[in-house]
Amino acid sequence: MSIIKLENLHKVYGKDNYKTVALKDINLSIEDGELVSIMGPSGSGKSTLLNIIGCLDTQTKGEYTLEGRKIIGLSNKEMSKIRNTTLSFVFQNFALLKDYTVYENIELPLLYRNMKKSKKKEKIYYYMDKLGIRDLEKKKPKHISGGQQQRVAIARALVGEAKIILADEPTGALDQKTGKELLDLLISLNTEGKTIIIVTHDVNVANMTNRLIKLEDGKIIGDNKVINGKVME
Ligand SMILES: Nc1ncnc2c1ncn2[C@@H]1O[C@H](COP(=O)(O)OP(=O)(O)OP(=O)(O)O)[C@@H](O)[C@H]1O
Repeated sequence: MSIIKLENLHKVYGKDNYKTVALKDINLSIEDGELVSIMGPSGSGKSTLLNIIGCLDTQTKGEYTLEGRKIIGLSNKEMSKIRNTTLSFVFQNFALLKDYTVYENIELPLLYRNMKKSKKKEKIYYYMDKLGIRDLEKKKPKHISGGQQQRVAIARALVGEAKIILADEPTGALDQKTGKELLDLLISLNTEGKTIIIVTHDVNVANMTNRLIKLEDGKIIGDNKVINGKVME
């Protein structure tokens, strides 16, 4: 069974003279454990697609099925529950809570989980170590650099260990070394079984995934396997 299935999906913003058709007749199935990249020119619909997959927005027409469950007509509460349990977001505009320490920010997705404090701590330190931010744990966001803030946001996204990780230009604002480390981390999480979808402008990032979906003008114009860094046309 596909973990994500989109059928004849359309997304229209606005109406009448102000209408923008952002997605047209999207048909896409993603299997559990895939590592997928999405590329396309600016305005082609990548973020719209990721937002719908991430239950941050809903389609205008067509069907979205996530883990066998149809995502339409759900209440805000149900949508937010799905977002908190099934999906992790690594997005560029990473809002950290300014009055919370780095540790507390990363802890947020775990607050309402039924998990022992010691187990939470172990997970938080694990991702802090992976992202090289352990020594910042007691600092507030305004006392660390932009790149460090982004790494805190990434740790916060990953600590919930959701099944599906959605990343929108995850390496865009990072220096090359940190960007590479983040990609390696995403790939290792994929090896552990997570389904990962990365929107990127960077062909080198796409080449590290297993499947490349190309969007243009709201439509899928390519869907190819990537093997050993090569797109199979
Ligand atoms: N909230 C919105 N209201 C109206 N139109 C929107 C909205 N969000 C996106 N659009 C339009 O929908 C189309 C697809 O936008 P989207 O942001 O999904 O593209 P994208 O491929 O992610 O672009 P980029 O690479 O520049 O981020 C564009 O024409 C955009 O102007």
